Amino acid sequence: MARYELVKRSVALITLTNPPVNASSSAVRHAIAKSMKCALSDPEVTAVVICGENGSFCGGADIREFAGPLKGPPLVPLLDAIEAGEKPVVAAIEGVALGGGFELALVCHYRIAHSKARLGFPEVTLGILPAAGGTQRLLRLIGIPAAAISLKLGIVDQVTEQNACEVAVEFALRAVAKPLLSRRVSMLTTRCPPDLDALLDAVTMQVKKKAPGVMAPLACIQAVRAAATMPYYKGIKREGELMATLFNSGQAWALQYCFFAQRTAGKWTLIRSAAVIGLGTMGRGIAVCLARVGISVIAVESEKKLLETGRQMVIGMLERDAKRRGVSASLNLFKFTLSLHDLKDVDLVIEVVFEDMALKKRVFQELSKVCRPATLLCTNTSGLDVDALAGVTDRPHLVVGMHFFSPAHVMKLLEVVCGPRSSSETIATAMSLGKRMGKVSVAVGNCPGFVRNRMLKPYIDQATFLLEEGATPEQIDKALEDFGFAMGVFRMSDLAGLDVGWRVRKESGLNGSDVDPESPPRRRQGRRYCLIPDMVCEQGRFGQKTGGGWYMYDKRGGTNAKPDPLIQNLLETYRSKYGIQPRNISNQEIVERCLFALANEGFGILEDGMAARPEDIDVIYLFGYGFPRHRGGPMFYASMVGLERVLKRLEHYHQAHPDVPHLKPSPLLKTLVACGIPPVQKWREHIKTMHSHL
Ligand SMILES: CCCCCCCCCCCCC[C@H](O)CC(=O)SCCNC(=O)CCNC(=O)[C@H](O)C(C)(C)COP(=O)(O)OP(=O)(O)OC[C@H]1O[C@@H](n2cnc3c(N)ncnc32)[C@H](O)[C@@H]1OP(=O)(O)O
Repeated sequence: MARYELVKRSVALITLTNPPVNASSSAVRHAIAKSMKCALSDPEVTAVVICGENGSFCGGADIREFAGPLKGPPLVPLLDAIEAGEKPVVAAIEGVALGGGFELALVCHYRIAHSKARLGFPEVTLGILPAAGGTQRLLRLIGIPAAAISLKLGIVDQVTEQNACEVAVEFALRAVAKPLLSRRVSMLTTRCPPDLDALLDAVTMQVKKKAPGVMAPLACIQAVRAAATMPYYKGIKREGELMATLFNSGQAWALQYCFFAQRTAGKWTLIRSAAVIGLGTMGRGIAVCLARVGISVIAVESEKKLLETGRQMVIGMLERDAKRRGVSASLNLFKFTLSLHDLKDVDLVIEVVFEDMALKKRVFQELSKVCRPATLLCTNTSGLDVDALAGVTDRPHLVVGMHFFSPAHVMKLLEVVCGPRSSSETIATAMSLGKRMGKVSVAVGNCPGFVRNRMLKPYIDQATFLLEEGATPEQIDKALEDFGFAMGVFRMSDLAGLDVGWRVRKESGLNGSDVDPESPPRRRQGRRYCLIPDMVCEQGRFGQKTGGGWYMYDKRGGTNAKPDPLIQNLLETYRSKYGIQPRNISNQEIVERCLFALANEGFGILEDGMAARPEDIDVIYLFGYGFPRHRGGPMFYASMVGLERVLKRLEHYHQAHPDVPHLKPSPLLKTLVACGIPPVQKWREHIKTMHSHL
């Protein structure tokens, strides 16, 4: 709810993190109190900057909390303590500083605001008044009456067009040695006009005429009078008394109801209830995502034991999630069942069973029979044909892919997979549901692996070919981590689990009993194939969850990856079995082969019309694979390297490995180079085929 970090060695940066507007909920107040305590007691810290995440300082008190018993640290003493502190505190204001957010800014010793920031007290529109010292401090700062813009009034100390937080940090460093007394707004005296009574009487008359019977503006005028005529400690007491009268009034309840009603009315909610079939890791995460936004969920499993395990896990996740967000767990939204017949009335179903087409088809056939005709049927398949599933239902236009990424309640990406028969309304509903769940939703076409996994294949293939040729998992991972990935390809695969890919390879005839016995060694379906990943899985090594994969871990579920002599041994045996002479491989070759193959597939995806634009692919990789943000995503990275160079290197590598089609430069890449290398934003203009929905 607030992040605490030390910047420039001596400035404590406190960032409020309560989306969407960083309202000061009880959890946020608690986090501010804790962070301030840290900052004031740490001798390294000489100044403090308070800012808000995602371009919004603070939208005020959390209005939703007004409906229940008040919890958490009260705002007034918290703010008084910030003002009284002996280290300079600077507010870095971007977006909004409203109500309690503005009051927080007013207790800071300095205020830096972005030129587009909005500061103010909208409390009267909620039937209350600024009751954390706002009425008392603002008037001490700007006097009565006041008009004109913030800087002229002296509300803010600096207006900036730059990042307000960075400017505030520099400002804070300069403020360190300066005296704080005159910066404590509550210590100032309110500048009053000589005819204060007449002025306030006139305003009262105006208010009564304009808003007859409305209490809050009149209470505000009384608070202004207190600020003008009383010392701060008496003024704040008066402000509190006025608030106490307003707070529980019918007017305040009505106005706050209107605030939320207005926002609720703007929401076109198609999905009120949903079902999740399969309570494995993915299913549980998806169920939590749905409940988190108030959708009631029927969770289905095939066996009693699995259902009970799933139920306990979901409840645990919901409770932890609710605790973290300072809300109560929405357990009442859940029903757990073994019967698909319980799904007859739901608005949407998300199937999350094993990645097995025959099983999924059986589920979709059954859903067609039990669900009402308007129910949307979604699959979380990570790459199977969505249209093949649509084909076994009585409503192919209502079938769509909703491809979440593990862990689903954490990962931001959602691929909405548009089958050729999915209707626009179905796709729009899935996209808007994704947005409602806080996901970054990207519409993609229905091709094997969709976008993320289709691109991942050449990336992982290159990594495994490099293993064959002489590299080790740790060398490849290190090169990719040095490039900027938080985890290299093998550590990432161990985290995700190796068995899913193994099952997909079996399903597509690359491994197992369907393999053509005539295929030459290390070749499948006419191209190079590395058997090492299958051999690792055959030993029951599925990654972190089994305590071993490409690395060894101290226990099942362990995260501390150590190089495993068993894997080294396997690699050596493999190379000697197939007569491969290992060679030294440079980090440059690792990065180029993995990342250029990745981008090359991206060009192929664009060309096939399976993604609408390169930006979509980059967003998928930023949010769905942890591509280093400072590299911009695989397509942007290719453009930064220079498409001509990418093309040349791919040609070089393809010449060296002609049995690897993924290294053959895509025609779109060649076209873009031939037509003068347009910027990423213009690539779309050179694509001939476009999926009708993208
Ligand atoms: C005996 C009894 C004693 C009683 C004493 C009681 C003492 C109580 C404590 C006193 C302390 C007082 C502190 C303070 O003075 C009081 C306040 O701060 S009241 C809040 C003041 N702030 C506001 O009024 C701002 C309201 N919000 C807005 O105007 C707009 O939302 C915005 C911030 C300008 C953003 O606008 P948009 O970008 O258009 O977005 P939306 O309006 O759609 O909002 C997005 C989303 O955010 C939710 N939201 C916004 N503000 C708040 C908020 N302050 N609290 C909770 N939620 C907020 C909004 O509802 C939307 O969510 P959705 O409804 O869509 O889920």
